[in-house]
Amino acid sequence: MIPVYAGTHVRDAEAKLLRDANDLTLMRRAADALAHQAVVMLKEDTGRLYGSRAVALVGPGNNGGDGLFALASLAKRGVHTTAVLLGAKAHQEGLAALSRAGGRTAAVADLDELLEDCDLLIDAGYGTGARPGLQLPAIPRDIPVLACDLPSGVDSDTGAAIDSVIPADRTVSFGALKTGLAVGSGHLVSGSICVTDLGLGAALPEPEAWVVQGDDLELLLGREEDWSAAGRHKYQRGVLGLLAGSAKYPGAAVLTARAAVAGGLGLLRTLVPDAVATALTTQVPESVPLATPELTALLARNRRNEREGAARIGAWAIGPGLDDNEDTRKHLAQILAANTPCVIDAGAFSMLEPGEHHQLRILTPHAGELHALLAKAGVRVSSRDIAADPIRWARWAAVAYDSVVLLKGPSTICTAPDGYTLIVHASTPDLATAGSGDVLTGILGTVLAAANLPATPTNKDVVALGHRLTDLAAAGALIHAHAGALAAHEGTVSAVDLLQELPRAGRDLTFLDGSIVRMSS
Ligand SMILES: NC(=O)C1=CN([C@@H]2O[C@H](COP(=O)(O)OP(=O)(O)OC[C@H]3O[C@@H](n4cnc5c(N)ncnc54)[C@H](OP(=O)(O)O)[C@@H]3O)[C@@H](O)[C@H]2O)[C@@H](O)CC1
Ligand SMILES: Nc1ncnc2c1ncn2[C@@H]1O[C@H](COP(=O)(O)OP(=O)(O)O)[C@@H](O)[C@H]1O
Repeated sequence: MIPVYAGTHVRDAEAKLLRDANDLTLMRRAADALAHQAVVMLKEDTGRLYGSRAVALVGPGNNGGDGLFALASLAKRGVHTTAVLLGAKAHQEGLAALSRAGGRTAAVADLDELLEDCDLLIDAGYGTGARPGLQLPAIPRDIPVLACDLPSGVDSDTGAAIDSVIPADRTVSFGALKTGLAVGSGHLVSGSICVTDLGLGAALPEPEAWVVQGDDLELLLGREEDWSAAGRHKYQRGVLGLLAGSAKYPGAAVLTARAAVAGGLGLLRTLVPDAVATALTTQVPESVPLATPELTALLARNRRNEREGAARIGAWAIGPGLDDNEDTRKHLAQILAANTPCVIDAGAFSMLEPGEHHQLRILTPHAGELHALLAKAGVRVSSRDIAADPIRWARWAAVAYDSVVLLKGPSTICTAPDGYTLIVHASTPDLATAGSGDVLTGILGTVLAAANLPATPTNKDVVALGHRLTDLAAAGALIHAHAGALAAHEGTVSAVDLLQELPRAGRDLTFLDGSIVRMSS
C-alpha cells in the first residue's frame, strides 16, 4: 500500500526540514528527479536527447524553481530549453542556473509559437501553493506533458481540478503521493505517477489514506489458511443471503447472484420477488431460494448457529435492483435487526436511515447516491462537490450512517467511521458500464460471507472491525477492478464479461502489481 498525504501537509513537512528560506537542498533533489523523467520521456518520444526541445511553464513560486533547475540540467545535456514565465516574478537562483546552462526565457505571449516545435512540455506552473483563481494557458493535446509535483490546476489536498487544468502524461510527485493525485479529477489528469523520496520521514504526519496495490489482496482479505481449510463444508466456506431485484430490474439480482457464486461462495440463499425467482433459477442454478416465511426462522437459527461457527447466513448483499415497497421494507428491517454483516447498495438506500447501530455494514453508493444519503442525514452537498472532494464526503457519510462507505467512481474510496481510508484505482474506465456495480455488490457479499465476522461487535472492538471491514471492501473493489482490466484486455467490457473474468481476477492478484504509481528514490 502506498501512503497518501494532503499536499499542504507535504509542503509543511518540507518547510520543517529546511534550515532557512534559501536552503535549496530539497529543491535540487526534486529538480533532479524531474529532469530524470524528462530525459526518459524525451528519449521515448524522440529517440534522442541532444538537440531535442523542451519548454517549461514556470510559475512564480518553488514549483517554478523546480522547473528552472530541471531545465538547466537538460540544457547541460544538449536539450534546447526555454522557460516560459507565467508571472511577474520567478525563482531567482533557478533563473540564474538556467542562464548559466545556456537556456533561455520567454513570455507567455510566445508560448504558441514555441509549442509548434516542442518535444516535451514541463508543467512547473503551480504546485502545492496554488490558490483558487489560477489562469492557465491552453496546451495542444498532442504535446507530451510532464507535470512537476502535480498538474497545474489540481488541488493537491482534494483532487479537484479547474476546467483549464493541464493534463499530464506523467507526474513526478515530490516527497510523497499527494491526495490530489490519488482521487478525483486530479487522478484522471496525472498520467503515470512517479513518487520521489525527499527524505521527509518523521516530518510527515500520519497518512491521510492508502492506495491499495494489486499484491495487497492477501493482506486485505486477512485470511489465515491452514490445513483445516480444506475440510470445511459449504456453510463454513460462507453463506450469503441476497435481497435484491424487482419486476423492473430482475437483471440486477441475477448479476449480483452470479458474481457471488463466481467468487467462490459456499452457498447463496436468495430472497427475491416472484418476478425475479424464475430468472434466478435458470441463470444461477447454484442459488437456493429463501421463502418469506422461512426468513424469520432462519434469522433466529442463525444466532444459535453462529456460536457453533457455521452461520446459516454469514452475510447479506442487499439492494441491487430492489424496489422500495412494503414487502422489501419489512424484509430489510428484519435483516438489519438480525445484525448480520451486510453490504448495502442501490435500491436499498432509500429505505436506510442514518444513525448508530450495532451492525457491520458496507454502503456502496456512487456520487449521486452519496448525495441523496447525505441529504437524508441533513448534509446538503451536490454530486459535483462530492466529486471535487470525495474523501471528505465519503467520511461524512461513514459517520452519519455509522458504516464503512465504499464510494464508487474512477477511484474507489473505502472509508471507516473513524477516518481510516483506502483507495482503489480502476485500471480501465470501461468498468463504468450498466450492472458493473451489481457485480461489485456480489463480490463484496462473498468476501464478507467468507470472512467469518462477528454478528454483533462490542464497543471494544468496533474500531478494529471498522478497519477490517474497510480492508474487505477494498479487497472486493480490487478484484472487481482487476476483472475489469482483464475484460478490457479482450475488448469492450460488459457486466457479464466481468463475471467471466472473476475467477481469474482473484487468483491473478496475488502475483500482480496493477498500480500506476511507482515509488522511486
Ligand atoms: N517547500 C519546499 O521546500 C519544496 C517545494 N517544492 C516545490 O514547491 C512547490 C510549492 O511551492 P510554493 O509553496 O512556492 O507554491 P507554488 O505551487 O510554486 O505556487 C506559489 C506561487 O504561485 C502563486 N500563486 C498561487 N496561486 C495563484 C493564483 N491563483 N494566481 C496567481 N498566482 C498564484 C503564489 O503567489 P502569491 O500567493 O505569493 O501571491 C506563489 O508565487 C511544490 O509543489 C514543489 O513543486 C520542491 O522543490 C521540494 C521542496
Ligand atoms: N470513470 C470510471 N472509471 C473506472 N471505473 C468507474 C468509473 N466510473 C464508475 N466506475 C466503477 O464502475 C462501477 C459502476 O457502478 P454503479 O454506478 O453502481 O453501476 P450500476 O448501478 O450500473 O451497476 C463502480 O465499481 C465504479 O467504481
